[in-house]
Amino acid sequence: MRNTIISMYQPSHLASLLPTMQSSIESATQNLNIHPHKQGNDNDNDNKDVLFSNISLRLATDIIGQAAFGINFGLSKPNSTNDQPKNSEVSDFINQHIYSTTTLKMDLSGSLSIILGLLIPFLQEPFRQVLKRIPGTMDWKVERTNQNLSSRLNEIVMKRDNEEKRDLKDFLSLILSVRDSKKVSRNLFTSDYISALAYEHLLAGSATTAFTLSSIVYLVSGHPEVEKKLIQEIDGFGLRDQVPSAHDLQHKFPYLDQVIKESMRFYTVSPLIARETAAPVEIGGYMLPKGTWVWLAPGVLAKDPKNFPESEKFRPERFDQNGKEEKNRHPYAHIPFGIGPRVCIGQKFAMQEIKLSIIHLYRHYVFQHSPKMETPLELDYGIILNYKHGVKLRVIKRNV
Ligand code: HEM
Repeated sequence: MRNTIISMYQPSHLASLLPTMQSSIESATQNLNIHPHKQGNDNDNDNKDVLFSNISLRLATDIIGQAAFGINFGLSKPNSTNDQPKNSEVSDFINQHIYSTTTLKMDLSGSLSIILGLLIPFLQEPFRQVLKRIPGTMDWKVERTNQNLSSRLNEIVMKRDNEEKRDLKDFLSLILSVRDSKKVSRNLFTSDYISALAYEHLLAGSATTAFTLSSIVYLVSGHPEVEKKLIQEIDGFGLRDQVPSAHDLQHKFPYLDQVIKESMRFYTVSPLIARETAAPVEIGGYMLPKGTWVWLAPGVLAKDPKNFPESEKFRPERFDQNGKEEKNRHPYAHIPFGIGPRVCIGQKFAMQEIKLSIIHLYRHYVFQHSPKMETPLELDYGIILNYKHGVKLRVIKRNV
């Protein structure tokens, strides 16, 4: 199964996604447009502040929507909050998804059953069953959202399943076709299972990438020396309308690479990675029997001063390939995409999307922290890291 999915993330397929990604990025960027005559006038500051984390979530959802479902949700269209996609089942579904990712934030700290489960684990499930029936509780909201999401998703899957001819460019069509080709058992690939896989893909690919994109812009805007170097590299690449190829993205932006790595180290979006031992194994002097759950914490590794001196400082140069720090570092010290046979499938996809977005953004704008934003930045620690109040930025159009 993993092999089937991996084929979607091979370099040739990724390169073919470039125009789609670029067009969503250009569309999302229009949401940043400010009137040039308003620059520099403090009375107009409100007009220049944007909730960047929402723009990036919409963008990442649109992009993965096209790769996972072959559907353009249209969330990145300028003022898309008032301009919903035509297909109502899709718009319902995606509104639920945005709601669950921003409002519910995958943060279940408000859920009584979760809090109770931490204190008295065996009472968690019975309490959840009761609380999910009481309107207004977090458990009720989560249950309702999950039900809505899965029924919307089932509709999308069923509709695609009934299509006679499927374009094999997206994930959903690909797995439906693998199932139809009888390479895998129909009993295994039930509609529910396919819906769950497609949703996992959407979730894995949107919130993570959006968070990372927002943290890069947030961190760069707080470090003018980094911003200057980054813009120099981006401007040095070529004309503003020259879209870099997949090859350019991989090889011609070494400083951007460092900025992305350092941002992902600074705010590691997937703080925990789980594994189950397949055989008895000794780790760090502890003998673990078969079937033991082992939790890896890439976010903790990323702050280890042995591998990252002055780890509390944002310093992209620490990832300079020719630098001493990079050469001396343990090869597994920085693993934001995980490691081994279950490493993130979408790593190259995400990197292509992030690089393309950053290049486009800094060709046209620079950013400052909005005074309305809290300092230091407050985070929610859930399955993935999220911003408590979003990333609010002031947008300044570049005069180039
Ligand atoms: C900055 C963006 C991203 C980060 C930081 C990230 C991080 C991760 C991490 C840490 C894992 C667990 C790896 C392990 O267990 O060793 C993972 C798994 C996964 N990711 Fe990503 N991811 C990102 C973007 C994406 C994108 C764009 C997609 C889809 C296009 C995606 C799809 C997946 C899938 C399907 C898995 C499960 C793989 C498996 O269990 O075999 N991710 N990701």
